[in-house]
Amino acid sequence: MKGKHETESKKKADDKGGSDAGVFASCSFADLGLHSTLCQHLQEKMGFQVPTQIQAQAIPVVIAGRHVLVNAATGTGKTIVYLAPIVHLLQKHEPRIQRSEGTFALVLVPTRELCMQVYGICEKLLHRFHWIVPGYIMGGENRSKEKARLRKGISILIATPGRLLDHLKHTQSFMYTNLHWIVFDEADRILELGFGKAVEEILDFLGSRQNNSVCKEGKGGRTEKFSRQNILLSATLNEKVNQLANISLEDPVVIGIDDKNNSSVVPNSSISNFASLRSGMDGDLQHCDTLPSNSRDSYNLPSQLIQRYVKVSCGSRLVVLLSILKSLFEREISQKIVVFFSTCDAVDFHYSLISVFQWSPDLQAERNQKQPFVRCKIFRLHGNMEHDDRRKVFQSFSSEKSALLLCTDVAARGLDFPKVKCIIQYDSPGEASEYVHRVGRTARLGEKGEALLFLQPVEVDYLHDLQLHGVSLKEYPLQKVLDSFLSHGQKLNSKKLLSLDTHPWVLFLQKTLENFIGNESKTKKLARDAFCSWVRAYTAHRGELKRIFMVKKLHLGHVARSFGLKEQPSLVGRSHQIQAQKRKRNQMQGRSSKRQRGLSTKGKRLLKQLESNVAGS
Ligand SMILES: Nc1ncnc2c1ncn2[C@@H]1O[C@H](COP(=O)(O)OP(=O)(O)OP(=O)(O)O)[C@@H](O)[C@H]1O
Repeated sequence: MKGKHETESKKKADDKGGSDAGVFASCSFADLGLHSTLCQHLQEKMGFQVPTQIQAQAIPVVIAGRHVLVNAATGTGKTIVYLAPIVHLLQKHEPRIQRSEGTFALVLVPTRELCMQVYGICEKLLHRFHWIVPGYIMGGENRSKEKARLRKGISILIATPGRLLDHLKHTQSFMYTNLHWIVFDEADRILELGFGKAVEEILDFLGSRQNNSVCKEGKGGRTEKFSRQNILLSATLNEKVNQLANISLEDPVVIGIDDKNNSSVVPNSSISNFASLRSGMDGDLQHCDTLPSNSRDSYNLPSQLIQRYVKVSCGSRLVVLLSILKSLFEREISQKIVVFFSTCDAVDFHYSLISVFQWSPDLQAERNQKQPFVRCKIFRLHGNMEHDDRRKVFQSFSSEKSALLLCTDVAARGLDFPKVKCIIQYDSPGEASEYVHRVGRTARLGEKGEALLFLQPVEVDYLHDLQLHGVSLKEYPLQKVLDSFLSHGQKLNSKKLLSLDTHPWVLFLQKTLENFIGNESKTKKLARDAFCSWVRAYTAHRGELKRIFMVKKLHLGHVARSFGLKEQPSLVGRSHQIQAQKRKRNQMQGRSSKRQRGLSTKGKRLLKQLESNVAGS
């Protein structure tokens, strides 16, 4: 949960040789106008000695009641930017606010995990202000219990958009006439997940479209003019956020956007009105043709983050992933690593494989001398898991000192797992903004961190795409890592290698994996499913990315090898099954993400082509 590495922030900064000198501000929380009890609590109980730069810039603006758009790098403390002023303003309300007065502040977040995380911080902040009640509502939770909590009253409500809309429509006792703040945390992701329409409906329900100040009577006989204050936050912005800003923010102050590019955390106060947000919009999030900001803007990544890529041919991907993980956990037993995959099936397969795959370093050894290939605690997290399992994994991985998390992009946004050392993007992220959020799970708040991106030789143009956004990566010394698994004699031979695919270690491990998977029916089934959904996800790359991730160039036999399969499974039939499952899931969730929305016509054609190749072979 957020706040786990909330200790001695400033001291830590100094100890690290000032690597995060640019992260913290030189003022105190009290200087920002926050109530002394809150400041004391932030310092003594949460370990926040001084505000971060973005907090120092934004908190006074939020306290002043302005609408705000905050764009700052991942892990710079954006949650406190809105929670601290809201708590400050609510606690000083006279007479004290009552539970029966309903919701005063609403925080919208894209995922359930983020919902729980923000709720956790809010609970901590409210420790000394027991009369202000925090609460959350989100997909997967029991509706009746939520209704009961809403009936009693929740002062600060954290919610995912779908479930919030549900309660706005169906829970009569949900009181929001005193609503003063609406916060969109990870605003761009909320919209990317297809919640645009829901967000519009929510704004309409709450009467909170631009210029919609509302005059109302509270239950306690309080009649006040509340002009709503809306706050949008994200580490990356896009045209849809601009649209949302345009319809929800009134005369906003923009923090963290510099004039030349959209990079964040501007050292000196650069608070200004963001005129471009207000140009030529029709207010419909579903129809955004105008892009006021340049989509090639640079993203601001933590300067201490080491970013590398590893170029691996398709057939050797699995061997290389396992070898790198083995090497990382052998180099440092106690560390946390997150690996991103493109599909839930791929997560399940790799989770199962790494959990059960054993080997014997001494080839002559008996079976009972085998040991786990990668020695670490392992977790998985994706959207197809049961709600309770997701919650447990989120909490357990947060509190572990050493573990491996395999996940989809459900964990890419906003999650603050303490002390993650390395992010591996085994399947490429798609949009550059997605790259930024994934790597943002490490190197938070000035801490050290590493990121490694897997690319096939035919995909290296993606590096150019990232470079256009100001992100540049160095090559990972793969041969050195692979050589480290060889005996001395083999090492000498491997110097002459032209291709990594013929590296003795790669050949050995690939064969071992194929034999292992071939004999494990459960893992083999998972491998086949993962193969099919991986090909499908690859086909679903959109826009310019289709030029880089070309389905035509995929060799399905090599893809099968990357799932440890000796033979290539048939895609026929399976793709229909997957489509039906996804449709059902999306119907149930009432939404669809970019990738889940299905394939473009061209994508469908390519998949068909691939399928008929398989059928014909
Ligand atoms: N002033 C502070 N001093 C020390 N730690 C802080 C301070 N403010 C926030 N933190 C801690 O910094 C970490 C990152 O904060 P937070 O998750 O709010 O960042 P973020 O900018 O929202 O990141 P992302 O863009 O990834 O969502 C958290 O662990 C939080 O507890």
